[in-house]
Amino acid sequence: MSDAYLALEDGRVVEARGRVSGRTRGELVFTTAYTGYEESLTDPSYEEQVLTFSYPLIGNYGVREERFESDRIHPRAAIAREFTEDIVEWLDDEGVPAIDHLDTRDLVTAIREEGAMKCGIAVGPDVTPEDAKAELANCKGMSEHTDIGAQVSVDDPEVHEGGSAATVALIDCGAKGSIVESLLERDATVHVLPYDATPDDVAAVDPDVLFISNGPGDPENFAAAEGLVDAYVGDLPVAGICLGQQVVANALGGSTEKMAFGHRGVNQPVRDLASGRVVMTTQNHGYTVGDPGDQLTVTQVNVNDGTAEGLENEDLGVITRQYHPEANPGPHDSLDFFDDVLDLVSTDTAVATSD
Ligand SMILES: NC(=O)CC[C@H](N)C(=O)O
Repeated sequence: MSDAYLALEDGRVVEARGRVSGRTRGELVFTTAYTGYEESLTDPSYEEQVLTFSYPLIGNYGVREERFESDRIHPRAAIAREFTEDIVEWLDDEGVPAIDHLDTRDLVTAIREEGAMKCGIAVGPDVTPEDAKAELANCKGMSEHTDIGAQVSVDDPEVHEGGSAATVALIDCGAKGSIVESLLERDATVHVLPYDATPDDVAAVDPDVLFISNGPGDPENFAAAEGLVDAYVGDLPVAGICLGQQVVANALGGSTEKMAFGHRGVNQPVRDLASGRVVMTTQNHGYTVGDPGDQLTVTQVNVNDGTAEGLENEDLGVITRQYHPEANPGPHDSLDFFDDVLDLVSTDTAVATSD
């Protein structure tokens, strides 16, 4: 008898070694990142997912709070071929079930072939395969988490005083901390507003830029953020990262769709169509902008599958990225996105109100 079971939507039940006890469920996804487990586990975009690391040894350089992207672990459970004691201690402190000593190559192959799937996990001395199956039976699909923003957003506005380069209204759909840091480093002041902020809430902070953050789940479930883009596009520059790009596209006549297994890792190649330059990027997404609509132009594409990685409308001052230009933990190739966003403020291309 094993002390850990993973029940998959394809009907299989996989035995594993239990590292942190508990029972849970979520969408089973994998990341190919070989570093950055502290950043991945604290990335709010993993809310309601079960994260499998394809790299076999996770935890080998410890756990440091200064690397965290938020104040807690977001995946509902963690899976690796082998977790170190350091990371097990952290997962245990936060009550996040964890399993190892299973064939993660096989799991990743199944997800690649069959797509991201629901799963159930049961870990502990007395668990049975039926316990994992019972969790699976209660697992919702990602798009069924219709108010997932509430699980990850700030409840009330917060301000991070930086310099006077720009005042940014960052709509927190589950923002990574390093997005705020990247803006502060460039002398901006950042107002972090709840995911369901109204146009009046945005007006109250008198921003120079409307910035929609990354976040978990189906972008179609972020109607309030979409409404903000609709309300302010043309009056303010608009920027977005990951879920932010998807929300901007949905607001401006485009559409999003679910990918088979998504992009999660730190070496996703992206080509800038104007310069031809390819950069390596950090990614974590399971949806993509299938149709950018009439108002947005695709400026960057994923080299592996051609999906939209950057969108723009120069006249309206809109610029977005599907990947994570804040580059935590990954390559720093794309940090200039934040300069480009702040340049929209100084050139003021979009601002119709000429104050
Ligand atoms: N990192 C993100 O913002 C992810 C966006 C969205 N939840 C997706 O999976 O595509």
